[in-house]
Order: sequence, then C-alpha cells, then structure tokens
Amino acid sequence: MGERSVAQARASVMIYNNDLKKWEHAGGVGGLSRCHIYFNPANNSYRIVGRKINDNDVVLNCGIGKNLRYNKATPTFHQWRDQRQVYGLNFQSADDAVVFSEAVMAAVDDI
Ligand SMILES: CC(=O)N[C@@H](Cc1ccccc1Cl)C(=O)N1CCC[C@]12C=C[C@@H]1CC[C@@H](C(=O)N3CCC[C@@H]4C=C[C@H]5CC[C@@H](C(=O)O)N5C(=O)[C@H]43)N1C2=O
Repeated sequence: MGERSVAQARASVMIYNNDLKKWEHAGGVGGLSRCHIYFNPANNSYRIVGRKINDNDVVLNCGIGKNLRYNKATPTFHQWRDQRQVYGLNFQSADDAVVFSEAVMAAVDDI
C-alpha cells in the first residue's frame, strides 16, 4: 500500500444530504470512526479515510485537494466539501479536532 498515516482521530462521520438538506451518519449508522489522514508517497497525495470502530466499515474515503476548504463550524464539528458532497466530523474533544485540523491544513499546504 505504501500509504502511511500522518494523523488520526476518533470522530463520528457525517455526510450532508443536499437533497433532503440534512446530515446523515456516514454508512447509515451512527457511531465512532477512526479517521486517518494517509499520505501516499507514490504520488504525493493525501486522503482522509474513516473506518467504523465497531466493524471496520469504511465510511469515509476522500482525497485532499489543494483547494480544499475546511470549516471549523464549532470547536468539535469540522466540515469540508468536495465537488460531490459535504463531509462533517463530530470529534470527541476540541483537542482531537485541533490536532486533526492542523494535519489537514498541513496536507493542503504540502500539495
Ligand atoms: C458555503 C458552504 O459550503 N457552507 C457550508 C459550510 C462550509 C463553509 C466553508 C467551507 C466548507 C463548508 Cl462545508 C455550510 O454551511 N453547510 C454545508 C452543508 C450544511 C451547511 C449548510 C446549512 C446548514 C445550516 C446549519 C449548518 C450546520 O449544519 N451546522 C451548524 C454548525 C455546526 C453544526 C454541527 C453539527 C452537525 C451535526 C448534525 C447537525 C446538528 O447539530 O443536528 N449539525 C449542524 O447543524 C451543524 N449548516 C451547514 O453547515
């Protein structure tokens, strides 16, 4: 795989349903996921991958583009969008949120 995790945090992953105008739990069921930022040295790219802690289901897998706009809506809820959808992470603590967001910003700056 060659990818290596440069940051991780536990958070509840949410996807905004643009049609229904409401947030939904990624993967359909609520619960905590372990979210990693992976760096791929083969092509110098980064992506965010979230796997449910209880069953390892991959509920988040999105690339980090150089023009990613990351919004810290609250100290524990951060969100960003790509051309397809809006993602939200409900962190367990503001500290986890800070660590993760700084790693996202560092990845964006590194692309
Ligand atoms: C220009 C742009 O793209 N703007 C985006 C944001 C953005 C800006 C810049 C760059 C990227 C992005 Cl993504 C935008 O504004 N977006 C993205 C889709 C949804 C939303 C639109 C309307 C609603 C109104 C309320 C608000 C909202 O969603 N929350 C308020 C703050 C925290 C609050 C916390 C948690 C989540 C857990 C479920 C729900 C709840 O607590 O029960 N909830 C909330 O209610 C959360 N919205 C948004 O964030």
